[in-house]
Amino acid sequence: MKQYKIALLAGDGIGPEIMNEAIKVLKAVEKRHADVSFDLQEALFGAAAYFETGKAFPEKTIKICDEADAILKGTIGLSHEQSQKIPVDEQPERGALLPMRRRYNTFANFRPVYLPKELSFFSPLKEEVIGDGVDFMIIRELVGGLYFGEKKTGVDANGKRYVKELLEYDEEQIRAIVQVAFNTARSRKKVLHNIHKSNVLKSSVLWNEIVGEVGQDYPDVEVKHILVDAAATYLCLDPKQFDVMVMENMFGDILSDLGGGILGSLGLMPSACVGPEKSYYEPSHGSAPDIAGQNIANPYSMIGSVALMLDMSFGMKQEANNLWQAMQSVFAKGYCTPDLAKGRDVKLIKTDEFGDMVVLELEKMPV
Ligand SMILES: NC(=O)c1ccc[n+]([C@@H]2O[C@H](COP(=O)([O-])OP(=O)(O)OC[C@H]3O[C@@H](n4cnc5c(N)ncnc54)[C@H](O)[C@@H]3O)[C@@H](O)[C@H]2O)c1
Ligand SMILES: CC(C)[C@H](C(=O)O)[C@@H](O)C(=O)O
Ligand SMILES: [Mg+2]
Repeated sequence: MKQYKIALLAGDGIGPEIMNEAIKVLKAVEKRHADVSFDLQEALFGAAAYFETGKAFPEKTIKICDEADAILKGTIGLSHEQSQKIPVDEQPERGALLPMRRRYNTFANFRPVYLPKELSFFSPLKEEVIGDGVDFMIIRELVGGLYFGEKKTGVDANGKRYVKELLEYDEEQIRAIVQVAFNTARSRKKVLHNIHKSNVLKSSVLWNEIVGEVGQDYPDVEVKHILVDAAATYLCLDPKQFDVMVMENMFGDILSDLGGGILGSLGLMPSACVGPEKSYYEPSHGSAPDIAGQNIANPYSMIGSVALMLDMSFGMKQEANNLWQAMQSVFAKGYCTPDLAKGRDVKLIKTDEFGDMVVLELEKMPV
């Protein structure tokens, strides 16, 4: 019997709603595999944890995460106005999410941008651009760069407030993510788009040097260098040219949300945050305060994160594929949540109905 302990951090906003669907799916998967058991451990995280305990990443949650085989996270964060009620360093992003990334050194963030041909109408891009669908992987460095560099705020001699925020990397950090990217490219179409800004940033100059060095070990992978600003344009004009893209933390944050735009909703963006010993899985998007509590969020990103966890942490590749297929089948039958409907002739469903339908589809598939 394989027993996996999973920490479940529902978080804030739509987090608990989409996490419910993940739990539903995990229980369905467990039922299908007599030799697998999931020990699900729910814990407070984010603003929900702060209001209850005074800490956004409380000790009790840390312990549960430390002891887990993998962590499944919903979404954290409040609306801009609500955030102001929490001291800056305890706001869920700085107080919970970044500390978790640092604690488990989850340096490799995989953000798949996938839309099959049949669902290309979800995209706001024109038929001639997106008609064949898209399938590329954004690999974002997740524990370095501007996010984790030294920060200083103060008042200068003239009484002006200032801030300094450093974009820091050492070669080891860059090498680690670049190797992950080359390995991923090797397992796919053997093309790696290296996204950088070496015309301005010294950090990109070192980054590109390392890409060149690591590339020596991957003569079978073609590297294409693109400046990050141009990459944003190409993602709109011709996203099909991409297969694997690698980039530093901040670039990856921004371009992966553009990925959600290409697909038609951030609700289609799951992710895996992989560390040397522990990985965690989360939607790429935020807590969507504008739709929270209405049972209308798209849980695809959350259930997709479950699929990534099954595949990458538990080696259950076939079941992960079944889960992707089950979700596509729900869409193929004309159902979707309002984020994807946009006035089209579709059958509108709620968050929990999507989860129910995914389970029904899954149950039809051979184990
Ligand atoms: N990893 C995380 O937990 C994470 C990621 C990004 C943002 N945040 C936080 O989330 C909060 C809100 O940020 P924001 O509004 O800028 O971004 P957001 O990603 O929460 O929402 C942007 C837009 O996308 C929509 N959206 C997002 N996920 C959706 C889903 N599953 N189904 C349907 N629609 C969806 C929202 O309704 C909104 O219109 C902020 O506090 C931010 O810091 C957290
Ligand atoms: C919430 C925030 C700290 C986070 C980030 O910027 O990394 C989010 O936007 C993401 O993309 O995971
Ligand atoms: Mg982001």
